[in-house]
Amino acid sequence: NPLDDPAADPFAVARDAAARIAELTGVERHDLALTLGSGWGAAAELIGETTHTIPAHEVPGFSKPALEGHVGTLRSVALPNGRRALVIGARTHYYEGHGVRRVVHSVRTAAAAGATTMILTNGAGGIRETWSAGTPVLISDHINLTSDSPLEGATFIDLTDLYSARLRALAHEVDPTLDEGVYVQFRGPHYETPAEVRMAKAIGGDIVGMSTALEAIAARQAGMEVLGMSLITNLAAGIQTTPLSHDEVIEAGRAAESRISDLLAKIVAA
Ligand SMILES: Nc1nc2[nH]c(I)nc2c(=O)[nH]1
Repeated sequence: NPLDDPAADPFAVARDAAARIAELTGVERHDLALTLGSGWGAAAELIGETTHTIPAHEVPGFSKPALEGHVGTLRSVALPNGRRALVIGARTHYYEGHGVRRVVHSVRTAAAAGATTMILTNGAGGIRETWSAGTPVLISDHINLTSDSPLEGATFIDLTDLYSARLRALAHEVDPTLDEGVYVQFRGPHYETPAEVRMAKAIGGDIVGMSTALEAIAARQAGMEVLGMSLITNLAAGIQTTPLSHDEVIEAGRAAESRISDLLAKIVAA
């Protein structure tokens, strides 16, 4: 992977990736991009017509996903309002240990492809007891506990309003019942201990996950407007008093799929 060379310019690799996507799809410019996290996969079909599906490893800087048989894809989707969306189904997680450049490459590629809006979705643990499994939550801000950053050198980027108040207001118009919360990115891949969940709560967190914060910072560096949404698939460790069954989590995610996909389709069409 070209990004594994420390001397590589990550922005040049992103430009190469965007050029390859344009070549493979015949679409010169994608207006917005979505990264679909666990539970959000069905949304791509609902937001518009997928005209091209590219195996991600055919695009510079993307790699074969860690999970065998789980081919990461990039999709070009024609939206009803005439705009084009790039749907990224090939997220690299920080815990894979390939470095932060690989984690944020998809965002930089989307920006190089012309996208001015970045929608980041994920599956996450909830700290608020009122959020049952399957609840979608808007991300209002984040706490980055990775001790890392996609920014290199003296690039001081303002992160005020990183999770666009305008896009959150638009999401609220679509679904006024949506809650908001502060997302805490842990390095993972282990889940938090109950003590770490209590710490996350004490420092102002509402959601715990292993993605999104680093991608959002890179999106802001690229000048994109960001909307982040978490699907609460489980209550974080120690919050749920009864043992959580994996089947319940899967079932909750599936039950929520149509609601969150419909929500995303309406937000994208707005
Ligand atoms: N850190 C963290 N990440 C998650 N992803 C999912 I799905 N659930 C969790 C969780 O409880 N904690």
